[in-house]
Amino acid sequence: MASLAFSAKIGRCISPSNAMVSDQYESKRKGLSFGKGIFARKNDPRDSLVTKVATQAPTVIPSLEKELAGDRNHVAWTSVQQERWEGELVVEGEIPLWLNGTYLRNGPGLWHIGSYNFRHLFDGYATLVRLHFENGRLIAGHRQIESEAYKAAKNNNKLCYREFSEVPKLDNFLAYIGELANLFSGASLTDNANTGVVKLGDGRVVCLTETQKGSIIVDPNTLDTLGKFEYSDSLGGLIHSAHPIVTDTEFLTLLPDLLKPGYLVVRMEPGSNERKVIGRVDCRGGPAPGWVHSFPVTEHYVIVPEMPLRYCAQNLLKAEPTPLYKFEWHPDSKGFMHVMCKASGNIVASVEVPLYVTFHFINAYEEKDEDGRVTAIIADCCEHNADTTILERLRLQNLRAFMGEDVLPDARVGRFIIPLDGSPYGKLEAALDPEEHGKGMDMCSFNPAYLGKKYRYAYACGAQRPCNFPNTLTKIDLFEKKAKNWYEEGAVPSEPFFVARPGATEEDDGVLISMISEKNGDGYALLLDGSTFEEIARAKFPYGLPYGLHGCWVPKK
Ligand SMILES: CC1=C[C@H](O/C=C(C)\C=C\C2=C(C)CCCC2(C)C)OC1=O
Ligand SMILES: CC(/C=C/C=O)=C\C=C/O
Ligand SMILES: [Fe+2]
Repeated sequence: MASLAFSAKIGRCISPSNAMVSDQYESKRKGLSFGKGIFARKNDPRDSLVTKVATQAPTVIPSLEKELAGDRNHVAWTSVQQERWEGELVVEGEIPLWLNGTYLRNGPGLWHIGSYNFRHLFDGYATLVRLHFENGRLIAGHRQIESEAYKAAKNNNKLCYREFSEVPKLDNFLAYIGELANLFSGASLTDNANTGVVKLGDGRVVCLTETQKGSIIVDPNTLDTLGKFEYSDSLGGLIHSAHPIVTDTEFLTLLPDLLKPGYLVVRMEPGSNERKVIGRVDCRGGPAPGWVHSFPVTEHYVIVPEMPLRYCAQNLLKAEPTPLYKFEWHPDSKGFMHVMCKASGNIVASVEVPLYVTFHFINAYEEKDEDGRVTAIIADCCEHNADTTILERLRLQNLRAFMGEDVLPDARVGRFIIPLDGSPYGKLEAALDPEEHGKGMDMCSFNPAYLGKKYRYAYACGAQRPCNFPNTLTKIDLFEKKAKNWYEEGAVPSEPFFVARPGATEEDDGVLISMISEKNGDGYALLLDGSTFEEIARAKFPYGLPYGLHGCWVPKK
């Protein structure tokens, strides 16, 4: 693979430390394992193909072999092969000269310990990928986040903390009792910050997951793990939304209360580690709060979703995963949307809405009448037609078993309309015909200058069917109700992330950054023009990229 050797060579030139990481990469290519524990996978059946992919030109796999293999070895669902790498990538096309800064993408990139394979996409140890753009050049790299959970797994060659679907094996009944105590104190919960990464207003870069203890500060240049982000308040609780709303002036998040079902809406200022309570929402139904993976805001309001997919304390205690993991589906408990005034903490609307399932809210805004009075809140999300099976589809064995069947459950841009006139019901409808994006929809972004404001464009992953996972990049025009899709056969693209051109006046004037895991085992960074949605540049990594979740942009100072 010419570009592989070339890129690795360039990699060595960048800084002295690269020689070490690139050499590690060379050893891996030659079939030698390095490190210990996690990386010493002598009998892993995936090794042969992974090594083949890493060492040989990307040859076409003979069709019978391919048919038998399905997507078992798709690099998107294969653990990253080395702990870290850094190097300059060769760019095809042109990176705009205004694009100066660093894109970071976090995600669960390592799904095994020794020969033990994890079950679920969300279980993997965090892999942070970096694309540093400078004057048309691109320096890339990745590094595992040194969470306690990751380090313990590496040192003990076994799972030591509770991950999304994985629970450490206990030796005896006494250990089980101890484990119950650990669970209530949060000691056994993971700090594997594998979901997202945000840049706070004060410049600190924090990787996040659903557990509060999994808030980890990293250096965006070296990807070093700098330490835990410790919340200095005494709000307590173990979990939070994995997607806070972060701007230069604030950090807003939701803390679900599992004991007295509800949510605290909290705010933290730049430079501070102390969250302050804006207000509290009591749940309207069900035994526990709905899962709040994310939530939206408008200019003046925080929108608190109460999804009928609710946290489940019993499932938390179970050793074996239940069909919905830490959650339970309670259609009888109904779905609600609450609207809290950011300034006062008062709840200005709390409406019942049709049942819904979403991981990701896109954006929200205030709808005004001709006199400028706010009449309703519009909140958009990637909505899975009130069907929870997407959680099951994200099991690694399902992701790896793709044989051409169309098994990705349908999803749409769900648009909530929440009236502010005191009526008890809100609406939920598709913002555009889901056929426009192949009835697949998740992993969304938009121009952050439009946060909480009326906006026209959303970017996300859609579906070119048949597929088992969102496999297109799609630009959604919410005014025209149209989508434009980018697709490459067999490719698994990660969330398209919008970066605006400095000085832009048009909402879609900027670029989308995505990272692509290819079916031949390779991977590349991709830039699409925000306006035309055409490719403007791509740059191949010297190794295939595992799938990753969410990213952030750290502009050049
Ligand atoms: C993505 C992604 C990662 C993430 O999950 C990670 C964990 C460890 C979540 C754990 C839990 C819940 C989901 C619910 C309640 C308890 C707790 C164990 C903290 O979720 C994602 O979506
Ligand atoms: C990958 C995903 C959700 C990720 C959560 O952070 C959903 C994919 C399919 O709809
Ligand atoms: Fe997410």
